[in-house]
Amino acid sequence: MHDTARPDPPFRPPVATLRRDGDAIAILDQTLLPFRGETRRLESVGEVAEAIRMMRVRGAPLIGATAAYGVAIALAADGSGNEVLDRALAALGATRPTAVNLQWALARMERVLRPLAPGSRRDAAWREADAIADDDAATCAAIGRHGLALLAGIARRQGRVRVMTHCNAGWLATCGAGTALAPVYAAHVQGIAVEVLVSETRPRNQGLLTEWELRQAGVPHTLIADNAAGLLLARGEVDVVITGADRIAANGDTANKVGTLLKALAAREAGVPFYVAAPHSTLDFACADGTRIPIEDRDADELRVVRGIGNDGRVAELRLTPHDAAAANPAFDVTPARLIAGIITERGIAAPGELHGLYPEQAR
Ligand SMILES: CSC[C@@H](O)[C@@H](O)C(=O)COP(=O)(O)O
Repeated sequence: MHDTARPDPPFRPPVATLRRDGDAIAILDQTLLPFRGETRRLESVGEVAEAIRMMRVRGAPLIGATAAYGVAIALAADGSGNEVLDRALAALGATRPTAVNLQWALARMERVLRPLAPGSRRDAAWREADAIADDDAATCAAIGRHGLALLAGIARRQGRVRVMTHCNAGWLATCGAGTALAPVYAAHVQGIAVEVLVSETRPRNQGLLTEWELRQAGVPHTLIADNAAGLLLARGEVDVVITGADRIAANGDTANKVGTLLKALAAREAGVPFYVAAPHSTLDFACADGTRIPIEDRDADELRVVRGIGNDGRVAELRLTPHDAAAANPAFDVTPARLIAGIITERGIAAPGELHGLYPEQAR
């Protein structure tokens, strides 16, 4: 049953998170999930920037791929001169600060497009954006294979594996099978008894997206309140914690959705290994350590107001506090490298301080 050498059946998300649609893109609007799965067509760079800022598309790798298409849309709509290119790169680059995949994708687009004559930029932009999306899908599959070996090892010893995760780092966050969830899907397909503890991830509740994904895939899972994680880890009800990442500094310090650090601390106290799963586009070797990672502060109304579905089946908002209740909403935190057992990448699993060895070309 635990045959990690068996080739993966191709992972097919039930719906595309992102696809080209003529000179536009179609995204799955994640602000309506898990209640409604609606596609939204984005036809201008302004609409793409809005979709990223408002988290209609979200998750570090998916944000990067979407921004790349945003550049292609700008060049198709407004002409391919330097001014249009500069404006598109600036508008998209200003949408969200923490996930480095956004800057990585824009830099890759610029590297390819800048040297070209304006007349040949348009097609090249679509080709490069497609390549970024395709590479991300392949990268997710490889992360899945490497993480599978880890989960299979645990399951061989004890017959099953209980994974805790935070936020959403599944197919909704990428163009493929996901990062943290890719090993889970790979294990499930191989018949390994894998169960996932899913923390709801206040305030934007991305854990509910994870719950929705896992339910669709038939992977056994349990939703928990964020604050229950420490208890479950201390009680020995978790074998391994795996989260995604939004930026990994040169020393291995890792930014991820706020609440990740508390899980890493509780995991260390309980003796449970804490892993991060991430592609090369999340590595930022130019950033020496976690103190240099910009942390996004989002609108405090994300705490004051909850979204849900009313009895009439409509998405509804419910105010939890008076509108002027003092609130702060840092959206990410940084887990120090010393709390991380390993980083699961598409090239293998490395200790956080040893990523340079796996990615020498990025370390230069
Ligand atoms: C696969 S991206 C890393 C995730 O774990 C995560 O932090 C994330 O989904 C990013 O958050 P979001 O703010 O929803 O874009």
